Amino acid sequence: MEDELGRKPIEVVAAVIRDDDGNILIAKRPQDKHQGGKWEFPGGKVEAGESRRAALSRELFEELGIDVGHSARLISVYHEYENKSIYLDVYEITQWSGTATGKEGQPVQWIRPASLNDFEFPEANKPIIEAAILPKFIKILKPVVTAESFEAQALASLASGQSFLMHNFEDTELTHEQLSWLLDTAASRNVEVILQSPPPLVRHDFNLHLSADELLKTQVKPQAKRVSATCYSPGELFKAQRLGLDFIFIGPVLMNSVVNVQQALGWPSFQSLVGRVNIPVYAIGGLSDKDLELSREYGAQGIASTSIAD
Ligand SMILES: Nc1nc2c([nH]c(=O)n2[C@H]2C[C@H](O)[C@@H](COP(=O)(O)OP(=O)(O)OP(=O)(O)O)O2)c(=O)[nH]1
Ligand SMILES: [Mg+2]
Repeated sequence: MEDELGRKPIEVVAAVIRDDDGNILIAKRPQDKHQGGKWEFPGGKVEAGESRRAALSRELFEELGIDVGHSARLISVYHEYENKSIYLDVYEITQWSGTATGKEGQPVQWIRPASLNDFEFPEANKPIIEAAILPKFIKILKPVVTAESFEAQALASLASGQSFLMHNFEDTELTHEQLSWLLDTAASRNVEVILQSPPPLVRHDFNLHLSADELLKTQVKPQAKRVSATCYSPGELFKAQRLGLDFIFIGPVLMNSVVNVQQALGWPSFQSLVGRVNIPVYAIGGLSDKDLELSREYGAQGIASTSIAD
C-alpha cells in the first residue's frame, strides 16, 4: 500500500492495555517527536524483518518495562499526515507481567475508557479510541412480536448482561412513549440500545443502525449518539466511511443471508473488506461468541449476533 506520493507507510504497532478493572493505559508523547505533546497508546515502529507482535513486545518492554502475555488484534488504521503516512496496527492486551511505568520519562496514566475523549490524541487515533470504547459483543435481539409484550421482552433483554443490544422494531408499532421508556430504562442500567428503523423521535440519545439499503439512500449522517450500518461490498464500506459512521457490521461471514440472498463472504474476503476502511468492524452472519478470537485475527473488533450467550 502506498500513499498519494508513492511513499510506503511507516508500520507502527500500538497497544490498548486494559487492567482487571477495565482501565486503559495512555502515555504522553515527548514534545520533540512527531505528534509530540499528545497522548498515545504505547508502541512504536516495526523494525526491518521483525513481526508485528515481536515489535509490540519489544516496544512495550522498552517504553513501559512490561512483558506482554496474550494479545488480540483490535483495529488497524491507515492515516496520512502532512509529512508522512502510517499504518497503525493496534492490539488489545489484558495479560502482562511487571508494573507499567514510563521508562523513557514519559507521563503515563490509567483512565476509564469513556474518558479517552477528554485527552488530545493524534488525528489517526479517532477510530482506535472508538474501538477501545466499544464492546466485543453486540447482542441482536429477536424481533419483538407484539407491542403488548414489548415491556416484558425489553426488561428480559436488558437483563441479559450485555452492554450493547440491538432491537429491530420494524414490524412492531411502538409508541414514542414506549421507545422513550426503553431508552431511559436502558440508560439507568448502563445498557446502550441500538435501534434499527425507529420512527422519527424527538430525542437523539440512542444509537441508530442502517441497513445496507438505507445506507445507500443516506446523504448526511443522521442525528444519533452513534450511527452504524451493515455493509457487504466495498462501495457500501466507502459510503459508510464518507458519512463518518462510527462502526459497521460486515457480513454475512459464514451463513448465506436469506433476507438479501447474499452468499457468505468467508473469512478471507471479510478480512480484505475490513482492510479497506478505518472504522471498527463487527462480523455478522452465522457467528456466535465462540468465534470472537478468530474474528479478531481477521480484523474484526467483535461479533454482532443473536447467539451471544447471556
Ligand atoms: N506509538 C504510537 N504512535 C502513534 C499513535 N498514533 C499515531 O499517530 N502515532 C504515530 C506517531 C509516530 O509518527 C508513529 C509512531 O512512532 P513512535 O514515535 O512511537 O516510534 P518509536 O517508539 O519506534 O520511536 P522512535 O524510534 O521514532 O524514537 O505513529 C499512537 O497511539 N501510538
Ligand atoms: Mg513509541
